[in-house]
Amino acid sequence: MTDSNTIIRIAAKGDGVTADGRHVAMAAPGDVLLPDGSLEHGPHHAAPPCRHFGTCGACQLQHCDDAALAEFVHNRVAFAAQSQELDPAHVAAPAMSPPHSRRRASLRAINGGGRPLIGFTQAGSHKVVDMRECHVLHPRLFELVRPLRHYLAQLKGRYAIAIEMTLVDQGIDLNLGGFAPEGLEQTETLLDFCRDQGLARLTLDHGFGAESFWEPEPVTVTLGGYPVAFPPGAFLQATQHGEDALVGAAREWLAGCGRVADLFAGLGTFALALADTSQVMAAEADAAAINALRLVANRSRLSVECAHRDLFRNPVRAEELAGFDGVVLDPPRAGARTQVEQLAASGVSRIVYISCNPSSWARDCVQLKEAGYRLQELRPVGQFRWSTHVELASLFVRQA
Ligand SMILES: C[S@@+](CC[C@H](N)C(=O)[O-])C[C@H]1O[C@@H](n2cnc3c(N)ncnc32)[C@H](O)[C@@H]1O
Repeated sequence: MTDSNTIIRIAAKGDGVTADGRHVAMAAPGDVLLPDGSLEHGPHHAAPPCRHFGTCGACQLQHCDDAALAEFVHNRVAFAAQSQELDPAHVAAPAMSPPHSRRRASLRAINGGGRPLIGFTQAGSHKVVDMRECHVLHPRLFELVRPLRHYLAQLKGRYAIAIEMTLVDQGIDLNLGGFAPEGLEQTETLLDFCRDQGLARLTLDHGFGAESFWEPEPVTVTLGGYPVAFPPGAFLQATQHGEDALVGAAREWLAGCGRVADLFAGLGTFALALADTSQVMAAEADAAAINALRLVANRSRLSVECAHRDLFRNPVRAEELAGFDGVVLDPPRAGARTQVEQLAASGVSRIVYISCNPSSWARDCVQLKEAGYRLQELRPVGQFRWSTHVELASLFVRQA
């Protein structure tokens, strides 16, 4: 029998929870809470690999071993399904992205008493953790931090720069928000920095949108084998591993569907992967993203029809879905309540719902269950290793 002081699970925000329901920071399943409040480490308590763990806001779970991490990701998704009685027929083992695989990141740089500090912020704060190592970032992104720190060392006074880094086909796409070089000298050293680092692109955003400062050749990301123009700030799945897991699920579950709708399509992560086997209708609210998808679809003569559409205000209606055999949707964190309402009322036989928020997903999917869809498959996905951010792929099948 489990002792009431034993940690039995990790809660959604990363605390360990004892068998009698107390929350304990930095505790892994199997640890035991001692009477003096300290922890006796159990078999799933790992030595955190990073010196910044505990202060850096990017990771909450480095004290958990791989088995405990996978269990956390599984439980988050399974509990969300359970909370709405979705009762999945099959739950797959979580697809966990490996260390050093994150291909996009939002960092921050500030002047820390005369020298630049660059890194993720602390949890719930604007304080910057000056990053000296990182176990989640792709090494190519991490390698840029040191030269960037060196470049920023010439700046005087207060600054707070929002740094967006994405690994694209040509190298690193960097956006600096809230920064513009002052004068010829800073501009020239910034150009030298871009050249020396072999940046794919540098955009600067001082409040009016990202402006290209350096882009020796057009920046692309390859999706489904097709290079798609990558608009500054566009969405890309956090790791290649995660993208492969999500796309693999969609391809497998929608195999044999003649006509498929890809809703919240972004640059076409799913549409382009499905286009060799299905006719695809892709809908997306971001004009730059859907235009980039349209361009590559036209150029490569793919059967992908693109619609620029706000699916919150103007969801694809049930009548419009007549003739579609399958739908994949991958909405933002808020979910897609009104769109799912229309899906529930449609006759579409297979719905693949990809989500980065198990709670909004479960809430939305109640509508599918009530309309006669069955949750056939559930695949938890841990793209944000060591964080509490969990994703999933799910397949709903209309019951006859
Ligand atoms: C999680 S991303 C998924 C993108 C794409 N499926 C992928 O995997 O790369 C969510 C997408 O929803 C889009 N989006 C957000 N609000 C929207 C809305 N109201 N209508 C349509 N698309 C929206 C975003 O621009 C973004 O491309």
